[in-house]
Amino acid sequence: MPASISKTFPALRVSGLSKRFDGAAAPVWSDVSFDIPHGQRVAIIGGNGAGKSTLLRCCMRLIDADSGIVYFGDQSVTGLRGNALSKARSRVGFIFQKHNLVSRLSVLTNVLHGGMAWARTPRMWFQGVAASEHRDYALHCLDQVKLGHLSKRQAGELSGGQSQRVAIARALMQKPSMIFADEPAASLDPQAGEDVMQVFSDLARDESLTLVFVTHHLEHALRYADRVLGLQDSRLSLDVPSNSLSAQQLRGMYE
Ligand SMILES: Nc1ncnc2c1ncn2[C@@H]1O[C@H](COP(=O)(O)OP(=O)(O)OP(=O)(O)O)[C@@H](O)[C@H]1O
Repeated sequence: MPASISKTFPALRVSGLSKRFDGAAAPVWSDVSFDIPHGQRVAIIGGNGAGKSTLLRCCMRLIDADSGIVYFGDQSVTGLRGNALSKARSRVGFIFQKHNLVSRLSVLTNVLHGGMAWARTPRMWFQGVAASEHRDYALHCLDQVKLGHLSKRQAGELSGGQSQRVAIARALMQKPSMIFADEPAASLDPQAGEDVMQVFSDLARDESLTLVFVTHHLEHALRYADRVLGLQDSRLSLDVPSNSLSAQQLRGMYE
């Protein structure tokens, strides 16, 4: 199992991050810095094209920033490659708008996939899927997203909201300390979106998970985050506790 992120340091530290895409006249954002303590739920907001997804992707190291450093706990993940990067990422769960479940496989098998990063051969993979302790843990993860009763269902038969919750259970198989979610509710109907965000919120509370999510839904930022980061005019223009966010600040973010 992956080592957990050191609790002496913030769960995530972003220090002086800047990013400009090739050929773009201006940077997406510059000199972005913030620390996120363990167990905090943080929403990233901003207008279209403000660079929310780019910031999350740089934190995940799916793309590289031009300058600055990203730390998971006390470890700088900037510049890591290959196995070292995979090992650092194994402590973090990623959730995207598209859940990418394998539709012809059962819900349980999809969740089991999340814990199989160590399986280097098909034989190891099959042994892992068959191991009762892994199956028990996968069922526990499904219970955490309130879908234990659907473990035998084919993934392709699920609704969008159920699929996203299975994707969260799949991420939980890694026993992550931190989850990054890029618009996890964007393609869902309002009720399914609320259910997904409630699952995240309960997990953060019950499992002390650090949660960083990008959202277009301001009500999700206010209801499910402890803190709101806002991107505007190529910089981090807002960093406030969600319960102190004023209507004026919010309006200003989208002017
Ligand atoms: N791979 C890329 N190559 C070039 N430009 C990119 C790339 N990805 C994003 N951009 C540009 O960077 C800017 C920020 O994009 P990003 O998707 O991060 O914004 P966002 O705030 O998440 O937007 P939205 O709310 O519309 O999803 C946009 O101008 C976008 O066109």
